[in-house]
Amino acid sequence: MSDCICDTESPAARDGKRMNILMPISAVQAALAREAECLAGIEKLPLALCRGRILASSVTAPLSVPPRDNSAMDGYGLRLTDLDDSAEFPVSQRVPAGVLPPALQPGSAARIFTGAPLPAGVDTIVPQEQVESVGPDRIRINISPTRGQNIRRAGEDVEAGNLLLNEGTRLEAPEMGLLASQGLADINVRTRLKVGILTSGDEIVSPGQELGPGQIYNANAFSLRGALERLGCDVGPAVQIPDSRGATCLALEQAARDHDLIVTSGGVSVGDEDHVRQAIRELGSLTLWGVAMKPGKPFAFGYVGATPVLGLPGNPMAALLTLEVLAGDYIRRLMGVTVRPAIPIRVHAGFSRTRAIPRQEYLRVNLKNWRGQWHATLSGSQGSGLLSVACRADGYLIIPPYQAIIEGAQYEFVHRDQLYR
Ligand SMILES: Nc1nc2c(c(=O)[nH]1)N[C@H]1C(S)=C(S)[C@@H](COP(=O)(O)OP(=O)(O)OC[C@H]3O[C@@H](n4cnc5c(N)ncnc54)[C@H](O)[C@@H]3O)O[C@H]1N2
Ligand code: MOO
Repeated sequence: MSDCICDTESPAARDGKRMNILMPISAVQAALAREAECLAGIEKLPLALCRGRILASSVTAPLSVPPRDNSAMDGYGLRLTDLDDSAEFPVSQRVPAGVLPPALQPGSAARIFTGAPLPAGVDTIVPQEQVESVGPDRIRINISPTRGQNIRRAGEDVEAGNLLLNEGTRLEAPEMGLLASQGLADINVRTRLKVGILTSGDEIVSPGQELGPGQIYNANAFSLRGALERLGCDVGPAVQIPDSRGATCLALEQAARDHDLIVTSGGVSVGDEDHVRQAIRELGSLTLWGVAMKPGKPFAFGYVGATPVLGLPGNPMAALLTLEVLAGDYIRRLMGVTVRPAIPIRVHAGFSRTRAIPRQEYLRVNLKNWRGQWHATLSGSQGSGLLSVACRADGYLIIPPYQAIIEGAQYEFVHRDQLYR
């Protein structure tokens, strides 16, 4: 396998007992892209409920916006050539927004307000600050305006008949405003992808319950819910599975019946108590396992029957990062999103490290601006169990495999929010 990386840093590999073969992140993402097809249906929703939804069909503009040439300023409308004769004008009409004015009387000016349609004959708007009142309904223009100034042209925003928004667009603030500006009240959007979360491990207890000896609270059920909901998925109640093959199979089968996608956490590494990977194999197929990513190495992907399963590692930071970084675009595709690549930003490392590892690392960092350039400093210790560090980080600094970190050199940075585009 030419595109695989040997995990020579694992203790087992160092002992020469076993060598994990890890796929590069790009190969995992490409494999997931090949597997991905939209699983979401279509529903019509009132526009007010569409924030975060995905457009299910492209929209053609029914209207031109603005519908007519109109004023961009509160002021006076005139025909520019009339200024050749005199700087003084009688004010012949008053045009508020929302009326259709008569044509301009030659040699006069129209009092006009922002958004009001231009009377025929007006080709220039002079803001009121540049106009002097020289008598009742009489003004003087004290500057030399240019023809066409302060006029918003009909169709300047959108021309009727043109493509307004493409299928697969996520509807956020500007898109909602744009659809409203076209008078569209009900929109065809994708139904929300139904996702089931299964968390594994006998030590895991739900918040609100008493902790027994050796037990910890279920962080992943909530961090993964947060990420999936922010992507726009419909997340059912998380199910906690005990460490047994039978219970794991049962939970996976049930989840596959009720959901479009299953997300599991834990149980994908090599320990005797790690049953998720084997259960996926038994109930369907395990397509991918092992990625050259830190944190996140034991990421798995497969199917239970026809339902896809993202098998995320149990370590909280590894679970969240693999969902965001490896599986983000895959989930978007299942949802019907037309995937746009994250905007790459390069920043300077504000620290160095001689040790290089064979996995691509995602370091939790904060950015500081120093003399006009952005520098990344570690937000804290980088253990893959540590969520507190991620909470105070601005995002992730990406260190390619086998690279040391050189202070001042540039590396790719991805802002946390970019992962939810
Ligand atoms: N011998 C080896 N051991 C491990 C390897 C390896 O290659 N060889 N890989 C390590 C790496 S890297 C990771 S990541 C973890 C992932 O293992 P699993 O996916 O099987 O996860 P678990 O063992 O079930 O749990 C790991 C860790 O995370 C805690 N955890 C699990 N679920 C939750 C949850 N819902 N909320 C909060 N914390 C959770 C769990 O208690 C463990 O501490 O394997 C390494 N081991
Ligand atoms: O792959 Mo893991 O490095 O502990 O998250």
